[in-house]
Amino acid sequence: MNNLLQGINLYLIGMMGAGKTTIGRLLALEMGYSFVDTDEVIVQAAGCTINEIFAESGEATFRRLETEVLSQICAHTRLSIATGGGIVLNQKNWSYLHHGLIVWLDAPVELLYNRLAEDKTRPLLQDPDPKGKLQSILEQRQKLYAEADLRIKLNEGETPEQITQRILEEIPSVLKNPVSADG
Ligand SMILES: Nc1ncnc2c1ncn2[C@@H]1O[C@H](COP(=O)(O)OP(=O)(O)O)[C@@H](O)[C@H]1O
Ligand SMILES: O=C(O)C1=C[C@@H](OP(=O)(O)O)[C@@H](O)[C@H](O)C1
Ligand SMILES: [Mg+2]
Repeated sequence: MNNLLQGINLYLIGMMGAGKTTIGRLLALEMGYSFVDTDEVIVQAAGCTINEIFAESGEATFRRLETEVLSQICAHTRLSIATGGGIVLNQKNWSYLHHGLIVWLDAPVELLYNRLAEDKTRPLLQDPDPKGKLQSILEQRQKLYAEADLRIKLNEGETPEQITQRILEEIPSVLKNPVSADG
């Protein structure tokens, strides 16, 4: 699997709770890539949590940090990158994402809600109606996520390992210059 993408970065996009962080880490292991999570880099750089950034500086500041972090990450190669769910909102981010292969983890709202109902780390979901909020965010972003190179539809009950294998199997079908079996 080490030569699957010939060094180009893999970017995971999709809604909160779709599993970008979980699957991104597994994909890195399988491909012999390093793993980077844009949210983790932001938290390290800012020295505070995402909740604190949203509460103290606002979403616009978070989005600026996100773009700055992405611009630095994309200068590197051999990375599996888990993005934050809102990375697709800023048009400028797409110029960075398109340096690599973009994979959309496409999960239904019900599945996202089941995973995140008790979660306190996503400021956008600290809402009296988190399921309704997920639905409206997905409606806003659906067309943007659909700009990905590869769409992976997720089903309830599929393990991270199974999803990772499915992504690895589907990647060759969207590569412009696929690597041949012997090299
Ligand atoms: N395939 C899966 N099956 C069950 N739980 C999962 C799966 N993928 C992720 N999770 C869980 O769902 C939650 C959100 O996953 P995470 O990787 O943080 O998503 P994202 O980075 O897209 O927001 C975590 O608690 C994670 O352990
Ligand atoms: O969808 C969003 O706007 C966000 C998703 C989060 O990341 P995950 O998608 O990894 O949960 C994080 O970047 C922030 O809370 C905003
Ligand atoms: Mg994440």
